[in-house]
Amino acid sequence: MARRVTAAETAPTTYAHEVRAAGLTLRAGRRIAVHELDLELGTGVHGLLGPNGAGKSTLLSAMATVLRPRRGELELLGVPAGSPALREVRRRVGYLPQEFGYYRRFTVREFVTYLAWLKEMPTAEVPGAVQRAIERVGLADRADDRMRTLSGGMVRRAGIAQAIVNDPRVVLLDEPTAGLDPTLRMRFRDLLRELGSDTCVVVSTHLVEDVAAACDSVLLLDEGRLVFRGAPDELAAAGTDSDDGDTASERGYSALLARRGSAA
Ligand SMILES: Nc1ncnc2c1ncn2[C@@H]1O[C@H](COP(=O)(O)OP(=O)(O)OP(=O)(O)O)[C@@H](O)[C@H]1O
Repeated sequence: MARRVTAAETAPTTYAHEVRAAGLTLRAGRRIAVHELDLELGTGVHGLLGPNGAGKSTLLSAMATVLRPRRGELELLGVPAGSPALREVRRRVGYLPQEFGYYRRFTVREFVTYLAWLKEMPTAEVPGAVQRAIERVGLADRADDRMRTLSGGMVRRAGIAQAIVNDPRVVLLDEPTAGLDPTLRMRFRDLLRELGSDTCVVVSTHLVEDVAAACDSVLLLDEGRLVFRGAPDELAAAGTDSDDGDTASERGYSALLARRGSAA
């Protein structure tokens, strides 16, 4: 089915990068979770890797305008964090948090529709956009089932559907493949590649192979600092046979973190 071109897509852009951070420092509770990050992200799929507690979710929540920067600059679609114009920006951002709430009695369609309304989509466009988003995540046959009857992986897919329902310019996905079976993970990689052709997609994951297969660039965070940025094949090239991992990308990931550990 042909996808409708949204007003956001045809609007003139006044920014060089969808996401820009300079000296960005973020706090999570009492901890500084992200330290002085400099980053520019444009169209494409950007994989965010890093050990537990590296600051991935904190960074994504700041990009989603949920968390305000402690210090430094963060711009989304050319609009600085803290600006009143962020309300408009939020309509053009899709966000799947690591954990999200929903009314268990809602059907999948009602859940995605509700989020489309929250994003202030034009009413006439909502039913079609909801149907397309549900189809893209492979949940069409469960669209009218209640959320409480879904498996964990299906709930995750409903979460991805709400993140993309408004054809956003920036899509932020925090561990979207957690709980997805291997077949669905491979389908999801196709969806990522499709989204990344005209959207800035940032996806956090522990599955190094998902990044190698579906991302244009890799960002590796460790203890709140960006320790590597490059193409997936550069990540793979960073490792040697003596590093931990079953694949070249996993060995590259281990090598970069080990090198940082030994330099500290
Ligand atoms: N609400 C909070 N209160 C206090 N500290 C927090 C809070 N949320 C996160 N942190 C801390 O901030 C740091 C970064 O956490 P964050 O959740 O961003 O990491 P992550 O890379 O997403 O980790 P994971 O891979 O485990 O999801 C960690 O040290 C974590 O303990």
